Amino acid sequence: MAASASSTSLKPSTPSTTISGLRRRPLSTTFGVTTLSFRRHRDQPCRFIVLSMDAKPTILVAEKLGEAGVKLLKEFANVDCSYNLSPEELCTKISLCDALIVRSGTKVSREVFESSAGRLKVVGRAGVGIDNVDLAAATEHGCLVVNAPTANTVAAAEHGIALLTAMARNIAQADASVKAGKWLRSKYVGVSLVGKTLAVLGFGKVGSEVARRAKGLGMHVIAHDPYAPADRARAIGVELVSFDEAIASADFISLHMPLTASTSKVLNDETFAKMKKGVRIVNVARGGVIDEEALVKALDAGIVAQAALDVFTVEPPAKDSKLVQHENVTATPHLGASTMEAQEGVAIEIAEAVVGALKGELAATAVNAPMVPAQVLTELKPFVALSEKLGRLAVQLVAGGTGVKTVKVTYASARAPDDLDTRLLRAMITKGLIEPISSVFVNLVNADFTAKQRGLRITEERVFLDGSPESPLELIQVQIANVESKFASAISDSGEIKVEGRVKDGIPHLTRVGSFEVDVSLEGSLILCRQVDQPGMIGKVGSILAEDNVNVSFMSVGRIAPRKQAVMAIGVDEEPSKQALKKIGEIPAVDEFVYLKL
Ligand SMILES: NC(=O)C1=CN([C@@H]2O[C@H](COP(=O)(O)OP(=O)(O)OC[C@H]3O[C@@H](n4cnc5c(N)ncnc54)[C@H](O)[C@@H]3O)[C@@H](O)[C@H]2O)C=CC1
Ligand SMILES: O=C(O)C(=O)COP(=O)(O)O
Repeated sequence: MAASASSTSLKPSTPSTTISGLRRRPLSTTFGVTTLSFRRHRDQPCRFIVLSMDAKPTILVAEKLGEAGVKLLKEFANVDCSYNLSPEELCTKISLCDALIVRSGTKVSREVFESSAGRLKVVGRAGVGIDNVDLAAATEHGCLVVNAPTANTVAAAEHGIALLTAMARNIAQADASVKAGKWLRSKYVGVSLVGKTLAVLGFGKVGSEVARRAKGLGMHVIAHDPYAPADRARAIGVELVSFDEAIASADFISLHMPLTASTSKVLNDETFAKMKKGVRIVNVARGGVIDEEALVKALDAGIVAQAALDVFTVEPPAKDSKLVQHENVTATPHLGASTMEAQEGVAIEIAEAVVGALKGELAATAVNAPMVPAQVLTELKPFVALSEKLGRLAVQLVAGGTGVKTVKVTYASARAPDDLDTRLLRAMITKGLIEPISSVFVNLVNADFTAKQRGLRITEERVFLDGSPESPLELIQVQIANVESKFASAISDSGEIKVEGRVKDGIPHLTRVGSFEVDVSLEGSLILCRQVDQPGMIGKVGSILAEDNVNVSFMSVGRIAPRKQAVMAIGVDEEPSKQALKKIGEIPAVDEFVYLKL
């Protein structure tokens, strides 16, 4: 790489990991693909072209959505509001839809993605919990999933508090008995909340709002959440404790974690046995976090005095459900998010996210794709284009095109290595590497998955290179190992196919092929031609292309030494005819050439 940096001075070596004066920094690896840790900026939207659409898209709204959201959708798309579809009807309809919006009542299963046959680009979950969407299937199908994570937080927290207080004072049971003509004052003596310990399990958005409100009621609040920042808890006056400590010391437990494989049935026979006798439980999270049979047993045994439940493993629960019918259970039909205000907010939040995604913006609420803050994206945009083009060039240089398994990407930057988020770049290199040799559509959502599935291992390395810290990157290099090239000059001294590019005046340029420096803007397509350096070569190739009515946009010659081997890179606006390419190959001084589509 040092040889190519003619206009750039390299910083002096640093210990152990220095090659050619470049500071190398291998990254951690997941999925056979090297990844960077990333900082998530949820409140900052970002734009990124992942989806494009020519005709007006069609959006299926499969559950009741606030009017304001539907209005926003209609300004941009054909909107089909069809509620209560059977799974079969959903699968039939979905093949005609570009986006689907659901709440918690619709299962967006693998069959839905398969039935969409690639047309479904976005699933919008008008709410928080995405346990009803098969995220793995969405990702495999390159379908973006977005949710509306903030607009119903307060509604869910208020419902949690409503259930807590209603349960403590037997409001629902007492109301039913008064309406039945009874006046049972001694039967419905309740318990006080003040001074009692409330354990909040899941100290996220809803959990912390519940905690804040419970503090206002004079409760002692503790919380368990393995991922919650201690300073957030401290700011609200909540102590973060272990799971066992939380459930053992609580008078009341309120559940606010998502339903995942690790939270499924966290309250079960074993954990109920560790609780204080007479504990009271509120669940506005998901039914599946409680083993419902175990809860019925715990209620019967008096371990759990009361439960107030908004959510159930199966919704709606069976009419004769022992849990719902239990006299110490207060039940609501999944009403946590159901306030006028929350539904209006959720509808707008999800409509904006879905429309944005269909327009090619990556919503800040993407669930299965990386999010990048807007200002980072603006900076990276030309490098995103460069990345895809380098990937496309590199793979087209492989003889046969297939068998690409090991790719190394080097990012050289004058900035501190930690400042560079390479996820977009890696995704676009992956897209460039895979799309020319397959029918797979690769985007930011499915890039890592697709690479892994094809056994493509991409390792990344960031190196420090003196240059302008104004720019996030100086150059990107893509190397493919263990393959033969149809253009032998693309093989570097170390035996890999190597292409390297920079961004100049906002335009991606190819600046190195194998050991040869070139400089050609990556627009249109490209002819690479190795020849013996001699006068008149540019003219000869140029006139063959001119005869073929092919416009040359850029030309550059990189050579080892005057009159020795040289590589000519020619940017062309149109695809040359086979005859023109044959004529170029027949020029006596031309040793080899290749035509590459960008
Ligand atoms: N009943 C309703 O209508 C509503 C229900 N919900 C449910 O509430 C859940 C929480 O919503 P938000 O607070 O907005 O989500 P959030 O993502 O802000 O908070 C979830 C918290 O749970 C924590 N968590 C994850 N695994 C855990 C574990 N094993 N033990 C303890 N904590 C764990 C996470 O670290 C996170 O802090 C949603 O996933 C959804 O299922 C949300 C809104 C309305
Ligand atoms: O946002 C959530 O996670 C909820 O549970 C709300 O569900 P809903 O949109 O009311 O079906």
